[in-house]
Amino acid sequence: FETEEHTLRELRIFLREICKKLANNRLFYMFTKPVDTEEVPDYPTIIKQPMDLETMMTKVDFHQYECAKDFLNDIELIVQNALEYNPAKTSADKQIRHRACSLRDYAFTLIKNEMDSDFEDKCQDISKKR
Ligand SMILES: COC(=O)[C@H](Cc1ccco1)c1ccncc1
Repeated sequence: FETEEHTLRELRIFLREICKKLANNRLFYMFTKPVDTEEVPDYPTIIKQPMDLETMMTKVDFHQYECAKDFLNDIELIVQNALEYNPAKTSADKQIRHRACSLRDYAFTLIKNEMDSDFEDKCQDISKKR
């Protein structure tokens, strides 16, 4: 329905803005591109569903998010992958786990502060009936 397409178009514009803000934050550089399986050959043996912010930007453009909740599910995937692949007590692993938790809090807070909750409800209604 035409107005539904207008709603989803507005969602894509909003999600690109969120994605850009997260990807442009130097704290989150390690989450901006897929982990390089040449550099880290055991990564795909441990992480079965890789995710990163550049991939998420492409998913926005390919209309693969119908509501902000779906977008936040992929943020959570980035976070869980980082916690699972970097579990050690070392300061390097502790730092990336801390960054992953910061990414989650930034993303959820940005969306909560900048998104009208009625708009998200409308997107979720469209998504459920499709
Ligand atoms: C999401 O990024 C990661 O999980 C990689 C894993 C990794 C380990 C060695 C090379 O890369 C990472 C990158 C930067 N700093 C810590 C870990």
